[in-house]
Amino acid sequence: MEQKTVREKVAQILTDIEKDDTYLQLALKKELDTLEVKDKGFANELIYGTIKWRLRLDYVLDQFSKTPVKKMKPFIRQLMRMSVYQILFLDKVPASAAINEAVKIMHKRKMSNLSGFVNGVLRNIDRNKSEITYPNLSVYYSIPEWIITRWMKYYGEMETKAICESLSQRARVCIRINNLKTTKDKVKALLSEEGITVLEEGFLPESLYIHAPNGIHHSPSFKAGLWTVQDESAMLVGHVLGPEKGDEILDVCSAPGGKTVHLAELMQNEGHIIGADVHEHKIELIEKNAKRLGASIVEGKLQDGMLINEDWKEKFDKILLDAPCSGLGIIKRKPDIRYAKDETAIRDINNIQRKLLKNAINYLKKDGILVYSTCTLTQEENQNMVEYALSLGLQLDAIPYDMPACLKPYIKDNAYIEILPHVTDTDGFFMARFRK
Ligand SMILES: C[S@@+](CC[C@H](N)C(=O)[O-])C[C@H]1O[C@@H](n2cnc3c(N)ncnc32)[C@H](O)[C@@H]1O
Repeated sequence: MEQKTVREKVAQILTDIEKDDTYLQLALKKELDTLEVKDKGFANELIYGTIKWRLRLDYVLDQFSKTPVKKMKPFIRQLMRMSVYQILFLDKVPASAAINEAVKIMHKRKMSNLSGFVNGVLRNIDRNKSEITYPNLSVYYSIPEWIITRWMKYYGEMETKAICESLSQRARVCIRINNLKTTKDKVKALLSEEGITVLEEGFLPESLYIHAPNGIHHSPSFKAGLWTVQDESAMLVGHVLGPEKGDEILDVCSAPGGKTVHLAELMQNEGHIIGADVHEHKIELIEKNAKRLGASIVEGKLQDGMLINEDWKEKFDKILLDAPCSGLGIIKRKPDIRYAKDETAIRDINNIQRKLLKNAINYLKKDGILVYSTCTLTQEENQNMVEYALSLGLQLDAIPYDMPACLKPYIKDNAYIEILPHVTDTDGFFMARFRK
């Protein structure tokens, strides 16, 4: 039997993902493992790019095809999207290669009768691509209309454009140096020996931006727990909580433990941290992370943050509530998130956030500190949660960390901040600090 080419495999993966959203991670892992290393990068690029730019790709296809994208057969729809993605976005792939491959796949899949249609539409798009104009920001940035409408209302047009532009870029790869085991200088030297390029310093003392080739998780310095991958905004959450040696800390929504272990590093591994999560299989992830990084004060614990644990009442000096959220601040890393949520999902997730916050307050000692954070950009999940926390009797508390200059104008009441992705070229984040 003739082997499937990378493009044919990708079109099939995209078709499967469209049938079942939850398939994305699974499909990628299983199917990509069957590819040779040299093809994996290209396959990833095609899959993520086609998903990310879907709204724009569909708009362009609808301008040039008599059959609307919605009415195309699922496999052809994905093949067309994937091919237009190559034509519009991939400079290194000649459009003719993308088009010829698409036509070949049509013949191979016994759909020769439609190969003329595929060829004609794609060639026409290629010929006219510089003339295409887009009707609105939603289509141009491929971000659903309801999200753009919200952002325009809250941030105004200029800031919304800047947010969209930033979220459309490729995410930089930031690593956190593990001060429990090493120093930044030593890691820099090791990375260079391992062939990993260091690009630039971040604004935090523990952060470093690198060029990440495939498989950085196999590098000896990673395996030895000398560093971990974490967005720099996410690192700021730890500094806003400001843990101290000897603190008793609860991380209510801990998995996979990125911030939990960072707290242990900031505490020089002295004190105690419970890293809780509602999903049993994720507790293992927290523990595995803590073990690799040598954070021995971290204890993984299965606990639904919405249900009361009597043993924890007034027990903790500090609590981190890094709540499950709509994730709109991280769509450059997870391109499918933008389509997975809608207004109803925001309401539902906000109900959970409120329950988690209300419950967490029970666990805080008097005068204890609670930090609430999300990686999203919606008012309900961010600014309105500050009002809610105050209504529950918490008080705002001054952020103890000297924030980078570019972020200072965004700090409100000294106590909370929304990090817009374009300001720091990081993920979008929200963090608020309260005292009981
Ligand atoms: C934003 S993620 C946390 C990321 C984590 N803090 C880190 O930095 O690695 C939210 C987490 O909340 C967990 N979660 C969702 N509902 C929960 C609940 N009711 N109680 C506890 N954890 C919950 C999810 O399993 C998920 O791991």
